[in-house]
Amino acid sequence: MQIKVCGLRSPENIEQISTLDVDFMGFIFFKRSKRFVSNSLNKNIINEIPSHIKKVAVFVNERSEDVLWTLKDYEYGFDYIQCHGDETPDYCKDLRDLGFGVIKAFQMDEEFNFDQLDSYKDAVDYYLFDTSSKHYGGSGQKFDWSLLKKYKGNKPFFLSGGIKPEDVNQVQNISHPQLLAIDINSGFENEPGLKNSKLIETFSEKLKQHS
Ligand SMILES: O=C(O)c1ccccc1N[C@@H]1O[C@H](COP(=O)(O)O)[C@@H](O)[C@H]1O
Repeated sequence: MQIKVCGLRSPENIEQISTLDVDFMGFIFFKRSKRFVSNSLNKNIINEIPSHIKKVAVFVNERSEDVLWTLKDYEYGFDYIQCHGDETPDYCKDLRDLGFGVIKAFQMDEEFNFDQLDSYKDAVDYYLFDTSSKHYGGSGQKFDWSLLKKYKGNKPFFLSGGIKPEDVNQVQNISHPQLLAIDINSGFENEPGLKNSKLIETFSEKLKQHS
């Protein structure tokens, strides 16, 4: 099982986390987030992250021109764009047709209709299932993971939303064939945007032991 650490900001913290066994790092470009990268992140920091760790730029309902300007500022050093709002299949497909990897987040609740994923299947690389919240992401809340049984598609997905260090055994026991990665964020922080490397190291070691 792979791990994505999302919502990093400071150069020292990014360097520290990049020494761990993690597979994706996410950076929030949503101004209303407590984890917005603002000016703390420059292109050298992104480009110095080892290439085996995939870099993900997270946006929420951003105009695609602004997404492209941001990516250009970072000399296209990101491997994936994570669309974490209400982006349409066409919006995602346009970015993918330009050559970017695309992860599309979906807000999960009891009402979620998995049939809607069909229209995204040729427009994105991965799905990401997060808990429904009015702030879009970073809610610290889990959704009912038994809903995952309803997902019968063949596109791999990230599991996200309120995952905490003590969830490691439960997460390991999810046997869904398309579960690619666990996306961790606020449950592993000393403060918003500052990740606790010890907690992530322990979680990663345990998660990867049997996978
Ligand atoms: O982290 C944020 O502040 C954020 C804001 C807006 C969109 C996405 C955001 N983060 C994503 O939300 C998931 C779930 O976070 P949490 O574990 O519930 O804190 C996270 O993995 C990010 O991909």
